[in-house]
Amino acid sequence: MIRFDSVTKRYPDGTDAVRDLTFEVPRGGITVLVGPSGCGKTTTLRMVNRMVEPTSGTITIDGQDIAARPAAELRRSIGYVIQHAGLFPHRTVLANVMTVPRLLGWDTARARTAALEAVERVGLTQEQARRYPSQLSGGQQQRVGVARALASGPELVLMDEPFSAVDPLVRADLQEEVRRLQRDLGITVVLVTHDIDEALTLGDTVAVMRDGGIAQLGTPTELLAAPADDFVERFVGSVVARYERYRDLSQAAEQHAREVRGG
Ligand SMILES: Nc1ncnc2c1ncn2[C@@H]1O[C@H](COP(=O)(O)OP(=O)(O)OP(=O)(O)O)[C@@H](O)[C@H]1O
Repeated sequence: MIRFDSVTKRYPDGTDAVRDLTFEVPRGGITVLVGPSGCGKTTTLRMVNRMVEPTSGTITIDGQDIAARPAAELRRSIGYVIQHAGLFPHRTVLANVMTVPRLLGWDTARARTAALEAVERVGLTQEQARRYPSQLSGGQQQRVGVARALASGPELVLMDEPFSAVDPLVRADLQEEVRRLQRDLGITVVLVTHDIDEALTLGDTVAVMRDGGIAQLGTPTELLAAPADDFVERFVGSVVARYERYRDLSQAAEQHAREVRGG
């Protein structure tokens, strides 16, 4: 669905954030970009909705070069969820969720109906939809962020560290919710995290990034059972350590897959 072809991003100060990146994000499912701080995850994600413009190379969505589409129109067609939700504090939850439908020119009644549906879809009530963001918990605010990204029915949703700011229990709930929404709606999700555990739990496809490139792209089972090099092996190591009792990496990977499927 999304294809990066030799994409490079050099920021004006000379930082090479992404170097000659070529890879594909398949349609449907969750693709996770994971890697240490500064490896270029956010830059890669933000190039998909043209919040960041590549220095060279091409990005296509369903075969169409995104550079040929007006940036604002492209951005409205793609859901976007960020850490701390990024909600407008002086607007109610419902007004926040109505933002993109309104930008798309939907009339108030249609935008409102879509927003209420999205609010309910992420497990919030109509009463909560009338509140202001500060009157909700951090986890609930993140749910609003997800509802806002979904309200206009995009096929593609980008998520940048969406659960980093919430505690582990809430985080597990939100992960499950995103997994369920992805399946129910059949959308494509591209999610950035620095947490390898989250990547291996949520990702159908996981791209481990290093220095602006991809060290390995594969399923969680492939990464655990056959890390491409020492860097990937160290990175997935903390997860592998939990499966020490298994005789070899492929057994550990199978057990991990069973737990993820079961959970
Ligand atoms: N606007 C900018 N101007 C200059 N350099 C930037 C800019 N944004 C990011 N960078 C640099 O580009 C590199 C990649 O940054 P990016 O935010 O894409 O990485 P990341 O993997 O998402 O990191 P983190 O997990 O810390 O958010 C880093 O060295 C960063 O300092």
